[in-house]
Amino acid sequence: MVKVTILGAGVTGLTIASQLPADYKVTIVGKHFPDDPNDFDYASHWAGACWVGVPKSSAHDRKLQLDSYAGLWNIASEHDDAGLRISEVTEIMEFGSPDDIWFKSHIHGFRYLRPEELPEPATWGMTYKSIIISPPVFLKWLNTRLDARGVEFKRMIVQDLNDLKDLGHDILINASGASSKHLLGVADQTLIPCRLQSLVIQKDWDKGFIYRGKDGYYFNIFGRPDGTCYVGGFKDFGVDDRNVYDDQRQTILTRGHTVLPEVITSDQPKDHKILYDIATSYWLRPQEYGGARIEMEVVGGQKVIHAYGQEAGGFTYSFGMARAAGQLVAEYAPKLPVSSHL
Ligand SMILES: Cc1cc2nc3c(=O)[nH]c(=O)nc-3n(C[C@H](O)[C@H](O)[C@H](O)COP(=O)(O)OP(=O)(O)OC[C@H]3O[C@@H](n4cnc5c(N)ncnc54)[C@H](O)[C@@H]3O)c2cc1C
Repeated sequence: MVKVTILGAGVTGLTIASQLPADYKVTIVGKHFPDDPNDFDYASHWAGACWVGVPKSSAHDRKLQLDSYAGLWNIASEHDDAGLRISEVTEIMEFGSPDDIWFKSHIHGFRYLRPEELPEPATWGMTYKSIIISPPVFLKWLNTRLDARGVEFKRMIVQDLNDLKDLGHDILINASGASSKHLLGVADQTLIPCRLQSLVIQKDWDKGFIYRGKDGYYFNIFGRPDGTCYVGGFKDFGVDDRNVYDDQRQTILTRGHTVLPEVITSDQPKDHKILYDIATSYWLRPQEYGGARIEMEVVGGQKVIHAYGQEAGGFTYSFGMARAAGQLVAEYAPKLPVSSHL
């Protein structure tokens, strides 16, 4: 039997497990699992989350994003309990070019906004159907289904990919997210953090909205299927500061109340039921260093498939990375000794 170990039980590791053949022996190893209390080192718990296409992506990253869009879309269409919902998302822009939107003919319900739909001083905008996710619900849903399929979950903290050798797998998949920066055997110094300060409020709303202004003016809100809204406003590349700043919280609400007053009806924190208020980071590999890393490497004698560094985030790339990892496993499995297939 082909044995695969996946290091990481975030959205990357869980979706990869979902794409491996049912007759493989799959073990997911990690420090954090979906049922655990929230921890800042488990990025998947904190995500918005929405599929948001990245305008200037390489052909490689475009495919990963589109495969993920299709995977998330299918689950949202077929499973009411998965924590996903197909939603209308609107993006308003004060910079950039509509010509950079390579995904416009690949996703559902896309159109550019008409000039009369744009608030001042926006120069262009677009609306399309995307998938908005309640991460805690989706992660648990994946966990339960994998468990039912016989995937084994093993809690373990590793310092080095070599620590996993004794598990006796044929292939190891590294889906350790931010840890790939320091984990021995990977130590990818091209990874950079993206700090996000955001709030989650109790509010039923079924759309998504992003405003990208000049000089770093940013606001986003995703109405999640669990009756909460993720509200963000600070996105700092290269920064990993986990302090929550009162002035940033206030700015997020002021921006929201300015650009979307029908939803953010007040700029005062006391007028919202704030469930949590955080600043945390996820780590990505910039496009100039190759973008999302999905490739095979032999590390200390182990056949390792790396799967990390997704730019817009692990949900936007989830099933794309998972499919690509599954294809690498399928390419490699026939080369394994005959005994691996018994
Ligand atoms: C506030 C916020 C909002 C976001 N919004 C979005 C969004 O709207 N859309 C989107 O696509 N993305 C979004 N993201 C990004 C997204 O959350 C991450 O890209 C994604 O969750 C990364 O998933 P992952 O599975 O690769 O890593 P993680 O979720 O961090 O999981 C890593 C796994 O590896 C395990 N692990 C790591 N190191 C070790 C070790 N040494 N030993 C044992 N186990 C280890 C961990 O325990 C965990 O199980 C957002 C992120 C944040 C912080």
